[in-house]
Formats: sequence, C-alpha cells, structure tokens
Amino acid sequence: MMTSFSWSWLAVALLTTMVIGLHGWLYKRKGRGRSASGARLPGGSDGWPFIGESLDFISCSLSSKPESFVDARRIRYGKVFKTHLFGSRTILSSDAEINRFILHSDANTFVPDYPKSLMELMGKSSILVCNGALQRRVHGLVGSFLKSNQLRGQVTSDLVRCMGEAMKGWKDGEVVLIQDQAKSMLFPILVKGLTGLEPGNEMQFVRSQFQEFVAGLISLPIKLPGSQLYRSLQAKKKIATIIQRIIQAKRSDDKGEVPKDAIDILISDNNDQLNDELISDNMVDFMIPAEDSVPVLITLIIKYLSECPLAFRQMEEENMDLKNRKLALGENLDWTDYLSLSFTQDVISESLRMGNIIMSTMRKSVRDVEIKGFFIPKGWRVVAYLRSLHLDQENYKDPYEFCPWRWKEKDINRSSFMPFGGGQRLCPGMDLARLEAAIFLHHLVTNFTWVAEEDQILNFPTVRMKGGMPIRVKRKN
Ligand code: HEM
Repeated sequence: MMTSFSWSWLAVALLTTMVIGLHGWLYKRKGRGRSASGARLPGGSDGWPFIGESLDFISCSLSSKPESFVDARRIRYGKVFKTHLFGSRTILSSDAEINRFILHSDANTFVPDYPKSLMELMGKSSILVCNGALQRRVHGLVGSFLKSNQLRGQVTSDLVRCMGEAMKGWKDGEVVLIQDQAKSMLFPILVKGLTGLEPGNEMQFVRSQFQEFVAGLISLPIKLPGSQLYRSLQAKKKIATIIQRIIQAKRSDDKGEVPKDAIDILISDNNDQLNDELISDNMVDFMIPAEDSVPVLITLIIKYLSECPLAFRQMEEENMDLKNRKLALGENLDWTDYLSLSFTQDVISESLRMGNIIMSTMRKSVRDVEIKGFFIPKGWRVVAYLRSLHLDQENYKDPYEFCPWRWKEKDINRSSFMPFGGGQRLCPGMDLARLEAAIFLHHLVTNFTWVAEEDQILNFPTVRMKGGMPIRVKRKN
C-alpha cells in the first residue's frame, strides 16, 4: 500500500508534469525523423498530449521495478528509444556504448539538464550545472582534495571515533536504524572536510537548514513565499552565509598553511571566477552526497548482506582477520587497511550495481548528434539510464541476484558499470564513498551481529529504505 508520503510525491509529480508538459506540448514540434546523413531518430512514442509518457514513468518508478518502464519499450524499440517525459522530448538509452558516449562528451555536445526546481536551487555556478573551464577547474581542485591522503586520513579517524561513540550506546536486543545512524555520522564528517566547520551547534543548524534545502530539489517550480522551493532557497542562503563567514575568516587569516579543507583549496587558487559566493554555493551542493548517497549505499549493503548469509560470513571473516592481525601488531587501522579488504569492496560494488542510488544522468543536446546510426536532434533531453545497464542480463548473469563473487573476474572500470557516472563529470567522491562504506561495515561486523527487521527499498523520488533499515543488534563477545 502506498503511504501518504508517496501520494504527496505523486501529486507533486503529476502537477509538475501537467504544468511543464503543457508548455512542452504547445512548443512547436521541431523533431525531425532523420539527420542529413540518414541516421534515424530512435523508435518510440510521444504518449498522450501534454503529459507524454510521464504517468507510466512515475507509476513504474513507484513500483519495486522502476526499470519496467524501460524494459517494456526495449522489447518494442530496442535499448535506445524516444519518449516524452515531464514536458521534454527525450531520448532514453540503456545501451552501454551510447551511455558512455553521452557521459564522455563535453559541453559542445551535451550539457546537464535537471528538473527546473533543481536547476533553480543549484544556481548557475554550481558544479552540477556549470560547464567548460569552470566545471573542470572546480572538479579538478575539489576532486584531488577528496582523493588526498590527508582527507582520507581525517575522514577515517573521525568516522572510527563517531562509530565507537555511537556503538557504545547500543544495547543488546535494541533496534538500530542504519539509515539514520549513517546519515547523522557522515554529514558532519564531510562538512568538516569541505569547510573546516567542527561538530557542534552551528553544524546542527547547517544540517537542519540543509534538510530544508534538499526537500525542494524535487518540488514544484514555484518560487512564491510559503512554497517548498522558496523555503529551500532561503535555507540555502542561511547555510551560504555561514560558509561565507568561514571563507572571509580564512582569507584574512592566511598564514600559508597546508590546506585543511576544500575551501582552503579553492581560495588558494588564483582564479577570479572562484569568488566567495561561488565557493559557498558549491559547498552546499557538495553536501548532497553526504546527506544522501553514501548513507543510502551503506543502508542498502546492510539490507543485501542480511539477505545473503554466505556473503555476510565471508565479509565478517575478512574483517575479523584484519582486526586480529592489527591487534596482534598493536596497530590501529589506517585508510589503506580498509581499502585492502577485497571481498568487502566486491560487496560494495555489487550493492552499487543492484541499488542504483543514482538511476540516471540527464543531459540536453546542444547540437544535432549522431551515434551508432541514431539521430539525436539539438535541444532534446538525453537520459543515460544506468539502472538498466546494471540489471541487464546481457551484462550480468542473474542480474537480480546479489552475488559479490561475480566481481572476482569483472573489472569495475567497464562501461556496463557506471554507478558513479563517467567522463569529465565522473563522481569526484567515489573513492571516499567506498572508503566510508568500508569503515562503517568493518566496525559493524567486527563488533555486532544482527537480525534485520522487515523493510522495503523505495526508488522514487530518490532511493532509500522505507523504514530506515531497522536491525536488532547483539554485541559480540
Ligand atoms: C554512493 C555514493 C555516491 C554515488 C552513487 C554518486 C554518484 C554520482 C554520479 C552518478 C555522478 C555523475 C552525475 C552526472 O554525470 O550528471 C556524480 C557526480 C558528482 N558527485 Fe557523486 N556519488 C556518490 C558520492 C559522492 C561523494 C561522497 C561526493 C563528495 C563529497 C560526491 C560529489 C559529487 C559531485 C560534486 C559530482 C558532480 C561532478 C561534476 O559534475 O563535475 N559524490 N556522483
């Protein structure tokens, strides 16, 4: 049965569809069937007037198999088809080669294209939206910092401490909500890595405002006082004010020290475009994965492991071995130890494949494009649908089976595995995400056993566990 939460989302989605769809449908049809050289527009349907195929898309998204929208069309038209979603003429691809082409193309071919409310909240200078030299610069600078030994060391010691403190309070037989635990631990750790802000009242204020901010990411594109979008913009402003104060303090206190956080890296770059406003806005956008993607990854791993005792035991054994080896040497684990756990990394890869935290990436074509005999006209939305890539039996045997052992022979850098996207927008936080998940798992499986309570994965509007993944824990002797 659908919850009232789902119904309210459905209402927002339907209204948005009607409003934007009407606009899109009234827009003069410019689609051409073929390019000058004979490449053809993919087969597919425009659906109903105004709403296109949005209703079917939403109803599939609300089910446990969101990919059924794509599967049904794949039988009729193949892995690439045209459709009409949320007011946009759209080409949707679940073909590995075409998705790779889309993600690896630069801004002369495709630019990011998100729902209106999201574009509005991100702002023009957000790394998620901007293009060209500015995107490459911010991506390069923050990406190298996120991969630095210094940040990985800091995140490791912060997360180990947080886990220790939280686990101390867990009593035998108590039900723990993994999703909430992971969120409340990881948010302050990443925000500290980005801005230098330490845990405390101000951090809590930032987190509460941030929750208001993300509530507007998928909302009606109406910016009137009282609307969710308005409240979210106000919340972003409040966080940006705090971050700008931190930036100003850092600028006036410049002692030429080694950069400690992402702000230090950005302000030390001699680029006029990287002004205080741009930096603070981007820091807020970088917080999204901290509050959402990594905690959800951890939660899904616990769900899959709870349903696969064999994988759980092998992972537990690998982690206990490492813990005992380090104990015997009288050493603490450092970040390289966590990443050396190969089966644990295979469990993470398999959970990324099955969980599809980011189901698709969206772009808009800025010129007519031809690929593999298909024609993508200028101005169309292009969706690289990653979920179908990962659940395609041509790419993975028994794709709906949780099987971490498959990664023994498979390369994670293959084009049919893109949980972190690809090309110049390849997720700059992917190594950090794997590290955080490995640390969380290590401390959980080496200190506790658990029995998972009933819960369910929801996929719309974002992937998460309906009940927060409750587990009944028991401390190991
Ligand atoms: C399980 C965790 C994560 C998943 C599944 C994930 C997934 C993705 C994907 C698919 C993209 C590409 C989007 C596109 O091409 O449009 C992306 C981009 C990005 N991710 Fe992640 N991500 C995760 C964690 C993180 C973390 C921990 C950070 C950093 C703090 C981060 C920061 C970013 C940023 C800034 C971008 C935009 C890059 C650009 O456009 O240049 N992500 N992520």
